[in-house]
Amino acid sequence: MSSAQGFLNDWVESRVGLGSNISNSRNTSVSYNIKGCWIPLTDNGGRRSLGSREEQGSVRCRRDEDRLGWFPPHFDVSDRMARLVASDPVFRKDNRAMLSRKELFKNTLRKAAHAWKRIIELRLSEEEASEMRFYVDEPAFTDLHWGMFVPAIKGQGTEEQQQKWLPLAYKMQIIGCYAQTELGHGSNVQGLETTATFDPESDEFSFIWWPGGLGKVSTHAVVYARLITEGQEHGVHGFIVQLRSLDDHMPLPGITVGDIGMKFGTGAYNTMDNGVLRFDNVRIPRNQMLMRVMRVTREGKCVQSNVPRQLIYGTMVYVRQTIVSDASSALSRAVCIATRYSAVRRQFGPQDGGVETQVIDYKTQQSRLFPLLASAYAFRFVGEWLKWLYLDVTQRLQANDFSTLPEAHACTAGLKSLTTSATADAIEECRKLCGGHGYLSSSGLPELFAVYVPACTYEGDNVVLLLQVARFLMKTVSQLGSGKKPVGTTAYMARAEDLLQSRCSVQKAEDWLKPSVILEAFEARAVRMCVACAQSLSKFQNPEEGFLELSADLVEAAIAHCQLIVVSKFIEKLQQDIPGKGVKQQLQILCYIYALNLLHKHLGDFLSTGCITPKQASLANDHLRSLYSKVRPNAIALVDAFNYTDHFLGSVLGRYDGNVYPKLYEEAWKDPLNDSVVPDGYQEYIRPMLKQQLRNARL
Ligand SMILES: CCCCC/C=C\C/C=C\C/C=C\CCC(=O)SCCNC(=O)CCNC(=O)[C@H](O)C(C)(C)COP(=O)(O)OP(=O)(O)OC[C@H]1O[C@@H](n2cnc3c(N)ncnc32)[C@H](O)[C@@H]1OP(=O)(O)O
Ligand SMILES: Cc1cc2nc3c(=O)[nH]c(=O)nc-3n(C[C@H](O)[C@H](O)[C@H](O)COP(=O)(O)OP(=O)(O)OC[C@H]3O[C@@H](n4cnc5c(N)ncnc54)[C@H](O)[C@@H]3O)c2cc1C
Repeated sequence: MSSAQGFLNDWVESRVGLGSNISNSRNTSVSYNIKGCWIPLTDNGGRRSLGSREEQGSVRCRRDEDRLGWFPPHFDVSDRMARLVASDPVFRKDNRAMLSRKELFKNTLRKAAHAWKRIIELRLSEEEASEMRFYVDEPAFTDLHWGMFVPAIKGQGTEEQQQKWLPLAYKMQIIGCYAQTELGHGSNVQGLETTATFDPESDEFSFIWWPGGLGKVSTHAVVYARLITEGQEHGVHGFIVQLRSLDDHMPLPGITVGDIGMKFGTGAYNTMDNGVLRFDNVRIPRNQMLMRVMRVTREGKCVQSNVPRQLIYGTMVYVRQTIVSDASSALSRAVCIATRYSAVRRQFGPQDGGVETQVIDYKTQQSRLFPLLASAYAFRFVGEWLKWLYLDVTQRLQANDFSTLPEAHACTAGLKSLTTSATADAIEECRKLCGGHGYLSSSGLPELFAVYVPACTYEGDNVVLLLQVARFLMKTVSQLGSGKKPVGTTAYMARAEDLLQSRCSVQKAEDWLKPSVILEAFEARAVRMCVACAQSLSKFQNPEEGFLELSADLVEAAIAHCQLIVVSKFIEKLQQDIPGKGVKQQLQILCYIYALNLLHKHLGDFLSTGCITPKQASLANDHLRSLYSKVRPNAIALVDAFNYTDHFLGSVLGRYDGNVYPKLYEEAWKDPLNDSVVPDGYQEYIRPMLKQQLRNARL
């Protein structure tokens, strides 16, 4: 689709509307009461100094054969949109850290409005528009509108509801958010206190708290509340609620709404108006309950449809899946900065006074940096696979096949948890890898960390999500004896008996180069940890008590299972055809680094479960060291392959041309403190102090 009109129409076509009352004050009456990635390998092994512009041409050779063929159309779109954003002054972001909250927020509104104008003017497709928002690189209400409000209506609304609401949302004639979390309940969705009822009676208050886009912008929200009809509870459901007037943006009667205040970091996520919301006797039409899962009749009777009620959580499954791909983007960005800077930075070196050593050549730097580079690629591949899994489960749901839903939930929950935790840690590690300059705002890393780190919490606290995976795994193990064959990502558990006995065959370091050997070690570790948990659980009379008592071990078992998924998807990817001379070999090296570094970090698991011996662990470590030497020559090319513009990276240390020091100096002078040579406050505070000391000295 290339025309804006066509694009909007296409969305509408490709998809897919009696009084009720909402309140989260419980003293209400009536109805619903709502309470392309490419790797140009370099001959000189990426040892360019990153110091001269002349080198750009040679490194950035964009030959078709050098490009990885994972999703070529995406690469072109992504490249075009990155450059479009980078060249537009409205999307400037280098001044963010200096802006007050109000200025920051208004600037975000300006950017969002400008982006929408450009999307219409340039008749961008859905994919192009989404890429454009990605490269604008600023959390905004639009993330929630497109990322959660629209998917919630698509996933949980009936055909009729979709026809009514989606055209308005697609044209941004209404702006929506996803209002689920309360002040007192986030993880525990079943425990929400907001109710939607025909006949409410209690008088406690609860507030919705956190939703992005809610505080100042959204006109509508999908609000999650416990449905009560005829005095009976029917679980949590989504309700479309208008919050603000479409004429003057004032909150509608019964609605109190505002921003929840500054968050972590100075610029960072403070571009987003996370909000607080209180309902008091708010009435909404009955047909604004999203009714794909359950319908409420005019008489207030509930009619269950044939889809499982877990579909109410479907928006979270969708977003968790996108968060995994986003983890790869955030991680590759940090790694790109740290790798380029590590090639520029020199410390110590020859005693004879020759040039100092590039810090990237230190083995310690490599052993910290290259596993992160490998993880960026690993998360990209597993993100692609997860996208496929999500599409697959969506198609099955349409055909009333709900069999893969539990696995989709476990995979999205587990991989969201694994990849966001690893990425948040990795961004901080990249900051340290850049030494003191990494702590400067102009390195781009502090803001990246502050914006990224809530991903470990939103869309499900990472530990709570791993416990969900553990439940799924314990269920799978308990069914092994019943003849029910595990499928998908748990298929390896069908070989549990063998895996519990197996002995790793590695005798020399190179034996670790066999994918089957690596896979078996990871499978054996995961199965042994799961079975051990299941055995411990079986000793408890009350399984829920046992689950609570053993939860730390269960989380470890879930991590082992999720790491196995990432390793196996990386290995699977390498079985495909990968164009570009030498590209596959480089990816193979990264794959081994990813797996063997995990093995090294979680050695306790592998040794205590007897999957490998101490000797084999030591051979793996020897091998890992040799792999770092193989990555080193292409490290710069491997990060250039992410194809990030300097605008998007937003980092003086990660500049493409490597011109770091002059630019750091230039940036320093831009700080408002340097506007005057003598600072404000000198007369009031510094001078009197100095004079005082002078007087004292004279005395
Ligand atoms: C296009 C670009 C888009 C970009 C993305 C856009 C935005 C993203 C960017 C930024 C994000 C910003 C903000 C984030 C927004 C939010 O944070 S929204 C709020 C999200 N809320 C949560 O994350 C709440 C977390 N809690 C839960 O998910 C669940 O309550 C729980 C922790 C999973 C607990 O579930 P449980 O207590 O088991 O619940 P329940 O008893 O209801 O479950 C019964 C069975 O259902 C299974 N299940 C649970 N969840 C799901 C699911 N999602 N899908 C399928 N199945 C699910 C559960 O395992 C139980 O199964 P059994 O077989 O019966 O055991
Ligand atoms: C930046 C940001 C944006 C957000 N955007 C939105 C939004 O748009 N819409 C929305 O509805 N919500 C939003 N949220 C809310 C978010 O989804 C919740 O904060 C999240 O689901 C975590 O829930 P919680 O805050 O209740 O954490 P809690 O559950 O209170 O977690 C606190 C601690 O308790 C632990 N814990 C909790 N339960 C268990 C358990 N059963 N077993 C073991 N440990 C446990 C956790 O591991 C954690 O360490 C946002 C949050 C943030 C930070």
